[in-house]
Amino acid sequence: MEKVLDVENVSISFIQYTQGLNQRELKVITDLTLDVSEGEILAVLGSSGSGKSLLAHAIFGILPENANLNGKISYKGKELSQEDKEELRGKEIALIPQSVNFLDPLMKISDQAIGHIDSKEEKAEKKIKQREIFEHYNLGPDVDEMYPFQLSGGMARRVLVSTALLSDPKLVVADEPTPGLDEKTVEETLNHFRHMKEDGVGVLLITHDIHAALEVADRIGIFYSGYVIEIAKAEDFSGDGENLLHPYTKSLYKALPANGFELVKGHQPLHGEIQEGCPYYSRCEMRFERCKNERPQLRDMGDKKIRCFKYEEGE
Ligand SMILES: Nc1ncnc2c1ncn2[C@@H]1O[C@H](COP(=O)(O)OP(=O)(O)OP(=O)(O)O)[C@@H](O)[C@H]1O
Ligand code: NI
Repeated sequence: MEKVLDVENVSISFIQYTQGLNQRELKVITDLTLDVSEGEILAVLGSSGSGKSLLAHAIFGILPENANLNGKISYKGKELSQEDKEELRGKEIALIPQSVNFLDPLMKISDQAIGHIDSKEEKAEKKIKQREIFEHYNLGPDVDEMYPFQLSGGMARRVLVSTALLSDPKLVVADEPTPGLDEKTVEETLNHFRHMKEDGVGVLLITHDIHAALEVADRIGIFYSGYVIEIAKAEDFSGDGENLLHPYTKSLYKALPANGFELVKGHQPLHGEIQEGCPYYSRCEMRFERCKNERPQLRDMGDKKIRCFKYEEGE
């Protein structure tokens, strides 16, 4: 299967001005590596404020002005420049944004889904397609004429999903698509992703909902303190979790209600708090001397990835 997204060693940081002219770098994402293939759902699981939306925005070239982006983002093997991102977005690469605020409040739903098209014939064709997809997502013709404020939460999510699919994307990045939705709407939303996968679309599902991730994803990337610490297979989250590698991933799994809420003590270091060493050092039960001062790299282990010295040869 061809890779539709390759994120290699991406870091995102902000310059913060402290007292006077003093500045410091706030690193939100460090050295992030992941990939998504055609017909695959990769979930990225991270807590609130961990940089999930920034990752999505980096892929689309819509980071805030004051953000520094380093590393490489490729689509189908070709590294994307800012111009490439602008060219591809809303076409081969589609974003399902976290917030309904991405919709233009002053524009009718159908008009913004279709976007600006000069040619009359093309516009008419697109309109037919828009109606088909909207219909498929249970959005009747009356919705076309509505403004965003008239939509219910569930309808708004469906508008965002159908608008993303209108351009036949090969890669869909969904930023936190399920929070605040009732169970039925969550299930519906997850089904949309299953259908995209069947159609060969690669999906990057960004979420803090581990249940949603486990229900649809093929692989799951775990964020900790701005680092990806493991990319596991969804099926590894089963049994005693014995196939999970990183101690943090194991503890996350154990904390699932079905496994009796065994939470790990401590907190995730905030951005920029970790000076050196492993970001999980202070909480880790398996740590050894080396972990204190040296930072493990994300390494391939079969078809998984792990950032932990325990899994390095000779340890
Ligand atoms: N324009 C900005 N200037 C400075 N710092 C920023 C800016 N935008 C984001 N940040 C920092 O980046 C962090 C991550 O933001 P982001 O929105 O990506 O988090 P998230 O994982 O999507 O959170 P949530 O789960 O709440 O959506 C924020 O906590 C904030 O500290
Ligand atoms: Ni977010």
